[in-house]
Amino acid sequence: MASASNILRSRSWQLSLAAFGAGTATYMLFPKAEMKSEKKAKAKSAEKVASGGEDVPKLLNEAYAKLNGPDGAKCKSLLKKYLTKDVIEKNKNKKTKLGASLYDCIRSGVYNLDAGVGVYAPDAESYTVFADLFDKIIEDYHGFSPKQKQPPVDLGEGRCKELKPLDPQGKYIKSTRIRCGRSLAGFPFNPLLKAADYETMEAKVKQSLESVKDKELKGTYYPLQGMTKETQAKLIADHFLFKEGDRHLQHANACNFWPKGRGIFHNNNKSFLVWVNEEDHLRIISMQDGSDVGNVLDRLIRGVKAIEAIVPFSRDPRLGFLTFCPTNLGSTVRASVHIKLPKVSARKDFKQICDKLNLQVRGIHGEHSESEGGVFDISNKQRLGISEYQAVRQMYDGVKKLIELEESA
Ligand SMILES: Nc1ncnc2c1ncn2[C@@H]1O[C@H](COP(=O)(O)OP(=O)(O)OP(=O)(O)O)[C@@H](O)[C@H]1O
Repeated sequence: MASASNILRSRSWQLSLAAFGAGTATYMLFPKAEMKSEKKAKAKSAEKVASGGEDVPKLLNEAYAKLNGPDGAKCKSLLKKYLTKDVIEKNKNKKTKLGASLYDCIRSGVYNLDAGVGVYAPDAESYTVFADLFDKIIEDYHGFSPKQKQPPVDLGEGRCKELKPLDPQGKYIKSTRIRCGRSLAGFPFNPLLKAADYETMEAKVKQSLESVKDKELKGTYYPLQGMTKETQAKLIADHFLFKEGDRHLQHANACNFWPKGRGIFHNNNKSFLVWVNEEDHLRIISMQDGSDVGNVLDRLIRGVKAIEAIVPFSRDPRLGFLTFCPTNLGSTVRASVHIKLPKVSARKDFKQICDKLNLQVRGIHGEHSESEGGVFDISNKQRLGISEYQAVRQMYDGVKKLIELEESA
């Protein structure tokens, strides 16, 4: 894993690379005193969401003042850009049926001024009740206007063979991964889930995953509760498991009752994995060494279909598959390669080249981490307004172009 000192040293660099992500820095980076106050803040805010007794208009005005005052001078989040006085005025007294306020949506971005986006939806209804804020952020991030609709599901069935290995000689690409997110119909997102919900959801998902018949996908569910720290650390270091202690998620109230109801399912060779109740209810992942995108996608499609045959997912007619973070809505697909491009990545305009190709660049251990040994995580940036297959193609075509640039440099 990247060391804390390296992470700190390259902080401004990481932030510019991950300008639009939700972020995954760890508590390792913070002094003890701050950790304590963060813990207190978390306990307090969890209580507040549950009780609903907070003075929302006051909190919203304080949030606005923080984002636009000296503390927020360097803040470049989409939250800061679109949380206007008018939005506050129109929404300060609104609540979803489950009790989420506008402040619950923005809490994380108010604490984490380095966030690229800074908002999360505590439940599906938040996307419509607080559309004044979410629609603007969604349009800015995905280029998806309020009049647009997510196209019908097209995972790319029958077309995986079109995606020939991107780097057959293995000169540049180390590994390929495609993930998507799914929410279980009938359950809100993390901040509004109760302890009993986590137990019900975990049991339901475990049962459905362990009944999958496909030989390649068959595997075991490992709950986080009871997992040794060594096993957990190894799974994280090997890129299979989510990290713990993400301050963006913590301040979004997404880590209540942790580690209850959280866990990972994987097949024997860890090429098909499912994360349970981390940021989203489910993250379905297919990955393998090398650059055979078609094979990775084919496995993902089989996995998604096997699970959805047993567990119903929630899908919105306009926004597609619903996720906690607005950057993941729609197709929810992030297709990525771990790739080394020594010449192109040394160029000053590397970030701009990737932007133009609609590619997102991250470090080797995911969001807010840095490149190690010149290896980057390069993926499609857009997820909403395009089909699942188009999202994979966005990465595929862009990375193909980057390899051409590398070879001609
Ligand atoms: N192509 C890849 N090969 C191997 N590991 C990968 C690849 N892409 C991502 N990973 C690993 O997957 C893990 C999760 O990454 P990360 O959290 O950035 O993305 P994510 O799962 O798409 O979720 P989010 O976008 O919500 O952060 C990290 O360990 C990362 O290194």
